[in-house]
Amino acid sequence: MTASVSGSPHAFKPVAKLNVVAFSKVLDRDPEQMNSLMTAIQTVGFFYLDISDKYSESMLNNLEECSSVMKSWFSEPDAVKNEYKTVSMASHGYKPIGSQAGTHGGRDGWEVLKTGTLEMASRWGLIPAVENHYETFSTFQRQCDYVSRMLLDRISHALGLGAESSLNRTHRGDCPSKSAVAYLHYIPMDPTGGNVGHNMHTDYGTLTLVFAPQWGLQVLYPIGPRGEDREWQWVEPRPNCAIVNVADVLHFLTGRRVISAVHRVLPLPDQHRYSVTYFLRPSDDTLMPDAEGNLINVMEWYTKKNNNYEAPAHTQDKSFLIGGLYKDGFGIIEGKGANEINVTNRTNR
Ligand SMILES: O=C(O)CCC(=O)C(=O)O
Ligand SMILES: [Fe+2]
Repeated sequence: MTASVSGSPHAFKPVAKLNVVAFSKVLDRDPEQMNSLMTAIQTVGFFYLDISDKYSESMLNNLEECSSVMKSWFSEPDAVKNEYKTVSMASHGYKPIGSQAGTHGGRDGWEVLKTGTLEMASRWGLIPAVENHYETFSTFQRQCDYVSRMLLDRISHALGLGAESSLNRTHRGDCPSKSAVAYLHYIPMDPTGGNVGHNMHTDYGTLTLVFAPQWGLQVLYPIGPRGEDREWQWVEPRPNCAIVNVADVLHFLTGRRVISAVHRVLPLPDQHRYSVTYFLRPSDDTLMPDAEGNLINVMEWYTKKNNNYEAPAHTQDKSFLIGGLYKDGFGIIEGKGANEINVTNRTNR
């Protein structure tokens, strides 16, 4: 099976140049591929993971089936979806459109259903659509967990973090974590600007796998002779690849040796957009040094970030929104205008 991509490439410029890393070779610790992976996470924080090998085929097939089940679930009435509504701190349940700030000063234009990895394994609190296809959904989630854990192990090894300091130790499989699959749906561009896109952010966990067959995702890409400036660039959808990005906890746990990449999603003018992500996150009891160097529990970090996501755009602490990672320098907070979309008659909410 070939995972398809769609959308006109001509409307989306500039396109981010991202390294392509073959998963099958990372498994074997191939030096060239590991070099490409490590360069990517130390400079941009984003890369493509090529999963076109025959062992990953079943994962792509499961992805296709889960995506199609979720696409029809998103067309259910709000009352049905809201039965599974959770507060955003939960790594499980439904978040309706508009509960966070959007990209253009109003509220967001996306909804999501999350299935926590622990909840999926325990068959707890699943929506009927997932229950009815449990084998496929749970296998897909385990496959995502496998891929992201293998990446973490190889990164840990490449950074020289062995034995006691191995990153595997803070990502135990035998205790709770906020690891989850997220099934996302973006409404088309709202011309009034009321509900637009997925605001700029860094992910708060460890590593994220993104399966996005349509355009819309943008990364704040380093430019200039020494990468000292940043601009919004489009992440091109590529068949049989996952997009991988580094998140905050990996940045902090590695002593800031890898970049937690700022990204956002702009809606398509006239199409619904669907994507699937896997968030690998540390065990809930993990301690790490935060942006100020204070040792905090990862749950405190999640709470602080979430409160910011949900606040009205004008009251958000933007440096914190993007992980507290880029306090000064960069001048990136609004980013340079890479293909901004036009919003007219924006309503303030
Ligand atoms: O939908 C996408 O392409 C990315 C979503 C994302 O960045 C997130 O959920 O954290
Ligand atoms: Fe994200």
